[in-house]
Parts: sequence; C-alpha cells; structure tokens
Amino acid sequence: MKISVLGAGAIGTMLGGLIRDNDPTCQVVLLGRGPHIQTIRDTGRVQLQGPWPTREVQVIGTDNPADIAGSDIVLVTVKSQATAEAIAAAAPYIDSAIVVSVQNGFNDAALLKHVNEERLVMGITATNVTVPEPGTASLQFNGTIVLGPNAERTNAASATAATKTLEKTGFRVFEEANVEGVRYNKLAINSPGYAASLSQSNFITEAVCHRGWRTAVGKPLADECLRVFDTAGVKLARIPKLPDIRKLRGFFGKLDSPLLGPIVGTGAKLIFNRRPIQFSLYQDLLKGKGTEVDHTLGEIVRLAERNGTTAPYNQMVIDLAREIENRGAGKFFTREEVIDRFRQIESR
Ligand SMILES: NC(=O)C1=CN([C@@H]2O[C@H](COP(=O)(O)OP(=O)(O)OC[C@H]3O[C@@H](n4cnc5c(N)ncnc54)[C@H](OP(=O)(O)O)[C@@H]3O)[C@@H](O)[C@H]2O)C=CC1
Ligand SMILES: CC(C)(CO)C(=O)C(=O)O
Repeated sequence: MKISVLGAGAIGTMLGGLIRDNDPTCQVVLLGRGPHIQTIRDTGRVQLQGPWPTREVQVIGTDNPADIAGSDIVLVTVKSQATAEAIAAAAPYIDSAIVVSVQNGFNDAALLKHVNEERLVMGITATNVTVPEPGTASLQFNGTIVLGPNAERTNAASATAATKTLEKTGFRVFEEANVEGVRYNKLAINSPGYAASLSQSNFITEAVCHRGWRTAVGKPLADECLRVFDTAGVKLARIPKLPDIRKLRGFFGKLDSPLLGPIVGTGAKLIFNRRPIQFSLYQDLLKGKGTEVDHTLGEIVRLAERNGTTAPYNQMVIDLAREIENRGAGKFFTREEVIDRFRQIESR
C-alpha cells in the first residue's frame, strides 16, 4: 500500500511516520518543502518523539509532487491557506487515490476542484504535534482522529477505507456520520485556544484557570461560537473521548465555583504544566509565518454573517493574530493586553 502526505509538516509527518512504523509493508511518501523535508529526503528517515523512546522511521521525503503517483491514500495536511495551491500541483498525480483532509478549516471546495467527491474524505485530528527541528516531529498530546462521509454518503466506502488506514497510526480513529458537526466543534475549541496563544499563555493553566481571562475572553468566545452555530442550525457532534465546546464552557463555569474552582484548577495545572498544548497557530506566530486564522475562525465569522448575525469576539482573535503577524516573529501580546482588547468589545 502506498500512502502519501501532501504537506508533511507537524501533523503530516507524525501521521505518515506512525503508519510506516506500525506497518512497514506500507510505502510512505512525505511531500513537503523547506529544511524539514530536505532533512528527511537526505537521511531517508524521520524521527518521531512522543510518550515513547524516540523512533527512527524510514520514509521517502520529497518536494516533487510527481512522487505521490500511484498512491492508495493521500493525506492532505497543509495549512488551509495552502490547500488550493498544493492540491492543484498534486492533482496530475493523484490518479484514483482516496484523498483525506486532516485539517482545521473547511477546504472542501478547494479540494473538490481536483478530486472526485466519491474519493474525498474530510476529517480532523485532535492531537498536538510540533516540529522541534528539521526531520523531527514531536507528539505533545495524544488525541483522536475523526472522519466521516459527506451528507449524501457518496464517499462512504472511501471514508471506511480511510478510517482503516489511519488506524495504523495507533491513534484512536472514529468514523462519524455528522463529521461536519465535529469539524465545527473543533473550530470552536480552537477559538479560545488561539486566543490564549496570542499572549503565549498556557491554554489551561494561564488562560482557562485565570478568572480575568476566562471572564473577558474564554467565556465570550465559547458563548459566541455556540450562539452562531445555533443561529445557523449547525448540529454539533462530539469529538469522541475529548471535551467539546459545550463541555469546555461548562468547565469555565465550574472553575468559577469558590469550592470546586481551586481543586479543579490545581489538578489541571499538575497535568497541563508538564506538556503544554502548542496550538498550530502559536507555532506559526512564533516562527513569523502567516497563520490559517482566516480559514478557521474566519469560518465562524462568515457563518455568522451568512445568518444575519456577527461574531466580534472571534473577529478580535483574527485581528490580534494579524497584528502579531505584521509585527514579526515572536512579538506577542501580554495576557492583560488581550483581556483589555476583549473588554473593549463589550463597551462598543
Ligand atoms: N500541529 C498540530 O498540532 C495540529 C494541526 N492541525 C491542523 O492540521 C493542519 C496542518 O497543520 P500543521 O501540521 O501544524 O502545519 P505545518 O505548517 O507544520 O505543516 C504543513 C506543511 O506543508 C508545507 N506546505 C505548504 N504548502 C505546500 C505545498 N504546496 N506543497 C508541499 N508542502 C507544502 C508547509 O511548508 P511551509 O512551512 O514552507 O509553508 C509545512 O511544512 C492544519 O490545518 C492545522 O490546523 C490540527 C490539529 C493539531
Ligand atoms: C487543538 C489542537 C491543538 C488539536 O488538538 C489544534 O487543533 C491546533 O493546534 O490547531
């Protein structure tokens, strides 16, 4: 079986590497660019770090889309804004492969320009991976993958085949009939996570567990996402085994309780100070790269507008991310500056 990854950065390298490590009969091609893929191409190996001794896995690294020809499965793991260009370059070599988007953001239209709907499967991953140095992918958080058929189920066979292949990663993989509901849920979870990234705050211990941040930033974002989904008639589906936006909103409430708050907060700090979640948006801001925020939280803002409402809190995260992008690598806000900017929305 030949599996190719289109856009092998953090997520794509981890998924492709784990598949190859767990099933050496699979040929895995990591198509990417820059020093990361150059290192993999030169050494013929990728290093996988995680809650295991470092694994060295043999893969093919390439920057030439022609090398994916003959694939059974192509995993799309470029950032959303790179999807149109990446799939256009890969299209002549996709042949009859099943194409699986494992991205945040709704890139269906860009992918459908080049891939038959029966062979396109949309999904998300709620894992967390970084590239600490070229040639290495590091698993920060061992989560799940969810994918599923489209509403008409024209791609149902492909969704099942993609699920079986992704199970080779060793992650928990779920096929979900309402995958669109999962994808919206994931965007909503990312919304407060991105907001914490604007000030380099540990999402759980320095943002969620901080009363001022929770009140001015976390709760309004979660409430806004839920209100927009409700107005638009989006039916959310759970991300199995993980908290969803409703649970996260409930957790914010629990932390406000004078009795329960300190206990829950201490437990959360013990767990999340050890291996902080590094949101993909944070990783890009740190490197001074353009982020995909317009394609992720921008979806929530556009969904609001299409349904006659607004999403000013999500728009604020987008605006602040843009400001950091323009200021340059690593020039983040302080948590208090973020809180101040969010408070200004209330007084408008
Ligand atoms: N990292 C994470 O923990 C998580 C990420 N996600 C989602 O997964 C998706 C991928 O994220 P992530 O892995 O972090 O992103 P990365 O930026 O680490 O990886 C994407 C890679 O694709 C490369 N690329 C861009 N355009 C092309 C192209 N035309 N041809 C070949 N390679 C290309 C990029 O190169 P370059 O850097 O030069 O642009 C980069 O190396 C995103 O949608 C993200 O939101 C979801 C859950 C967790
Ligand atoms: C929430 C997270 C970390 C996945 O679990 C993510 O989606 C991201 O980094 O963008």
